Amino acid sequence: MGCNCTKGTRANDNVENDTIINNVNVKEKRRKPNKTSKKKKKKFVSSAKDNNNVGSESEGSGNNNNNNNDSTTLRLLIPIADAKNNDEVVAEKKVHLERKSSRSLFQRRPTTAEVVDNNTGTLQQPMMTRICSISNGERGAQVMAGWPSWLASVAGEAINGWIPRKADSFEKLEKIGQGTYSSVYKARDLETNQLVALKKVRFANTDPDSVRFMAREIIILRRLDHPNVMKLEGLITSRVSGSMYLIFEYMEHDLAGLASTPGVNFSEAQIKYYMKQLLHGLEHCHSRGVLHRDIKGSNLLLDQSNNLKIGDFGLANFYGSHQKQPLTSRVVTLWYRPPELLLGSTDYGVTVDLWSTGCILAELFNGKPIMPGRTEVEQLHKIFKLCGSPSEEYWKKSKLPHATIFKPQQPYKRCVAESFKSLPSSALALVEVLLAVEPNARGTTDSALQSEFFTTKPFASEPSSLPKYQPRKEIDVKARDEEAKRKKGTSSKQNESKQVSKGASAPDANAELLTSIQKREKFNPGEDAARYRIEPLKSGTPQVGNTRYGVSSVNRYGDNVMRGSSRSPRKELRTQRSFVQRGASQLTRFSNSVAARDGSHFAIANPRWLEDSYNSRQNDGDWSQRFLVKPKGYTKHKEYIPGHGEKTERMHCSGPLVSAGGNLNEMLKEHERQIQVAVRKARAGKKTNRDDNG
Ligand SMILES: Nc1ncnc2c1ncn2[C@@H]1O[C@H](COP(=O)(O)OP(=O)(O)OP(=O)(O)O)[C@@H](O)[C@H]1O
Repeated sequence: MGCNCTKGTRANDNVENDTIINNVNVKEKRRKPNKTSKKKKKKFVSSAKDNNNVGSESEGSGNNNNNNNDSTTLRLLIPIADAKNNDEVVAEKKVHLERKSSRSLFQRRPTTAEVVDNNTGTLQQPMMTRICSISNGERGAQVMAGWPSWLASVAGEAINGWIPRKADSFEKLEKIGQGTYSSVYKARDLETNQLVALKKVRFANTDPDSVRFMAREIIILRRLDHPNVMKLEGLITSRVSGSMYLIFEYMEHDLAGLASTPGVNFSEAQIKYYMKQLLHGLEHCHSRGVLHRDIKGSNLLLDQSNNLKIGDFGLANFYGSHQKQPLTSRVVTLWYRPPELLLGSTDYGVTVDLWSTGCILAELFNGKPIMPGRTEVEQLHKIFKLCGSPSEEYWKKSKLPHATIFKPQQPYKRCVAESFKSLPSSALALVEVLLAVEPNARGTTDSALQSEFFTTKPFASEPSSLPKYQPRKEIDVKARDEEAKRKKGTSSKQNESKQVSKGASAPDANAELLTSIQKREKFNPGEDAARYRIEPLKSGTPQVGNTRYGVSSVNRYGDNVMRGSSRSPRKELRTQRSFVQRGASQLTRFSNSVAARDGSHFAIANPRWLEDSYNSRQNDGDWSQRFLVKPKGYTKHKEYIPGHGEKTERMHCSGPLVSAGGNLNEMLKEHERQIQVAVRKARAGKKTNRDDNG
C-alpha cells in the first residue's frame, strides 16, 4: 500500500537549485574535528540530552569556507556503493547532494568520517536498523550523508537531496510551543546567529508507519514555497538518534495568542490583511495539491513585521484526482471542523480549509471563537444552530456515514446574519459563503480573495502601518488560562466549561489523543515523556478516559468500551436508553479518535472502532487506517457496518435519531456530565505534571 504522500512530484522538485560553485570529492575533504565544533557541542548540552545523542556526533568537516558564502550551493560528489554490486567496494558512482550555504538554508555536508573508511577508502557499512536494509544507491547516499538508515529506508523522499544538521550547531533557548505531537523550542543557529524554531517531532523509529507519518509532514513542507507558508529550513537528526527536529524560521507570534492579548483589538483593515495572507497561503497549498486540515489561530504564525505564515502541516495531506483512497474524517481542530467531517465524510477537498477560514474570519471580528464545541455531537449541534442543517437533497446525495444518526427531524434554520449583525456587510457576506453547510457552496480561496471584503474600503492594512506587538503565543495563553483557573478555584469550575472567553485557546486537533502520545513516548522517551506517563489501569475499575474533549469509559482490559461493544453486546444494549445515546457514544469514540496521525492508537484504545473501520474499507490516505488490525474474533463471514458493529447486533434505524428537541438536550447533558468528570481528571493530571516539572 503506497503512501499517497510519496506520489506525485519528487520532494525536491521544488527545492531551490542554486548555482553550483564547488565540486568536492569527499575523500579529499576528510578532516579532524576542529576545536570550534567541540565548543559548539557544549552549548547544546540540553538538547543533546533529550535528543538521544543527536548532539553527540562530531561536526566532522567543521565549517567549510563555503559555509560563509551567501547564496551559494555546495555540491558534493560522494562515491556510493553500486546498487547492483552490493559489496563494500566503492563504485565510482557519484551522487550530487545540495547544500545551500546561505543564511537561509541550514543543511550541512556530511562528515567524511561518516562516509569513507579512513584506511581503505571504502565505504563504511551503513547502520542497519530493524526496519530494513539500505538496498539502493540513493538510500545509500542518504545514509552516507548522515541520515539514519531507518529514515532513508522508510522516508527517503522526505530527505532527498538534503544533509542533516547537527544539534550541536544550535543553542536551545526556551520552549515556545507544545503540540500534540511535538515540542517547539526557540533556538539560535550558531552558524548564522539567526533565531530559529526547532520542532521536535515524536515518532517511533522502529515503526515504519510512524516514520512515514512524520515524513509526510516533511515532504509536504518541502513541496510548498510561498511567503505565507512556513518554510522548512532543514532537519536535525543523526544516525544514532531516534528523534528529529524540524528547523523553521522563528516567528514571534501566532494569531491566537495575539488576538487574545488584552488590549489588542484588530481593525477591519488589519483583519483583511491577515485574512488575505491566510487565503494566499492556502491558495498556494491547494494549488500544490495539499489540504492543510488544521487551520486555526495557533497555526497561523506572525513575524515581527506582521507577515503571516501558515504553520503545522502535521495533519496536511495530498488531495486531488490522483487521490483514490478515502481520507480520514478525523482531522481539523474541533471548533474549526466542518460539518461534513463531523458527519464522517472521507471524500472531501479544499472546502474543509475554507470552513476553518470562515470560523477564523468571524472569530477575529467576534473577539472569541464562534463555535466552541466540546464534543463532536455538541460541535455539530452548534453548527446546525448557527448555519442551519443541510438540505434534503444534500443528505440524500452526500450519503455521509453518520447522516442517519445526526440528521435532525426538523431542519435547523440558518441565523448567521442575525448572529453576526455587527460585522461589516462585506465581511458578513464572506462569512456566509465560507460557513456554508454544504461544502460546494464555500467557493475557493480565489473566489474569497475576489470577494467584496477585499475589494472594498477599508483595504487591507499596509504592514508598515501595523503596531509591533510584544511576543505572545498560544502557549502563553494556555499558561494564562491555567493560572486563571487555579486562582478561580473549584467554585467556578462549572461555569468555566460553559463560557468561552476572548482568546480561549482552541483544543488541539488531536488533543484527544493522549493515549497515542503515550504510545509514542514509550518508544521514544525524552524530556517530555514524563508528562504523558501511562498509568497502569487498575484492574476491575472502570475508568474514564483522559481525553479532553471526549469521554469514554475504559474497561479492565484497558479497552475503550463503547455502548454496543462486541464484548458484551446484550448487556451494553440494555444500558442504552435510546438510539440517540448510541449515536452520542459513537461520536464520542470518534472524538477520542481524531487519530489522523497515529492510527496505532486504535489498536490499543479503540478495538471496536477498528472493527468498524477495518470493514468500512476506508483505507485512509493518511495512514491512520494502515494501522488497522483485524479485530479479535473477526471472521470474513460477519458483516460489519461502519458505525454500527456486526450485522447480527446491528440496530436498524428507521428514521432520524436525533430530534431537534428533547433528546438532543438530554444527550448533551449527559455529555456535559462526562466532560466535567474528564476535565477534573485532566486538571488533576496537569497539576501532577506541573509538580513534576517544578
Ligand atoms: N516557526 C515557529 N516559530 C515560533 N513558534 C512556533 C513555530 N512553529 C510552531 N511554533 C509554536 O509551537 C506551537 C506548536 O507547533 P505546531 O502547531 O507545529 O505543533 P503540533 O504538535 O503540530 O501542534 P498541534 O497539536 O497544536 O497541532 C505553535 O502553536 C506555535 O505557537
